[in-house]
Amino acid sequence: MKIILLGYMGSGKTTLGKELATSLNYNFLDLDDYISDKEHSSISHLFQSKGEIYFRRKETQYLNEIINSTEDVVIALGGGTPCYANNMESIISNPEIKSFYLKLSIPILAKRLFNERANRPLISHLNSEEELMEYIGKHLFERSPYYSQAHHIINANDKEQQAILEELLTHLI
Ligand SMILES: Nc1ncnc2c1ncn2[C@@H]1O[C@H](COP(=O)(O)OP(=O)(O)O)[C@@H](O)[C@H]1O
Ligand SMILES: O=C(O)C1=C[C@@H](OP(=O)(O)O)[C@@H](O)[C@H](O)C1
Ligand SMILES: [Mg+2]
Repeated sequence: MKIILLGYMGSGKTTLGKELATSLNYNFLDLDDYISDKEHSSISHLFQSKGEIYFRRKETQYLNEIINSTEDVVIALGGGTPCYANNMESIISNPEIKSFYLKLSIPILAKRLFNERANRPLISHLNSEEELMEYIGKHLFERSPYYSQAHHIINANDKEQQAILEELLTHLI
């Protein structure tokens, strides 16, 4: 089985994905790290040097490479992965995949992301938490129709990692 965590930047996909994989004794793959390894570049540098369109093309290519492999794995997507090409369709139409949307409110995402925006090229130029909140509001509105197609929607607002982990596990065992 493959388990996919998706959701906006800062929703905890990478952090929680590692924990979930450990609990299940599965391998863990972070799609951004996979892209960085294959492309020999940080995500920020890739956006800068080759542009977002190139990044999105590679993101789809490597997502398909991973989901067409046979191993049991937990995969943390990038925030934009479900919203480009036919990525969400590839995820929900694959009977071997269970997907989870980690859903958080705009203010919580903004608070979390403000100090971590430097290595997230889409938001690194925003100068205040208010600006970030406005950006996330619009962006999340565009992305929600994709995220909401996940097999399960997990309300992750104000929940400790352990509580979210336990909730994910109830859907898996
Ligand atoms: N349940 C949680 N409660 C509070 N902070 C969290 C939680 N899960 C993750 N974080 C923090 O939020 C930030 C973003 O997490 P990350 O896993 O990188 O998100 P994503 O991969 O979805 O962008 C990190 O600083 C992480 O430690
Ligand atoms: O939302 C997005 O479009 C992006 C999210 C990032 O991943 P995280 O969601 O893990 O920050 C990374 O893929 C890239 O910076 C673009
Ligand atoms: Mg991540």
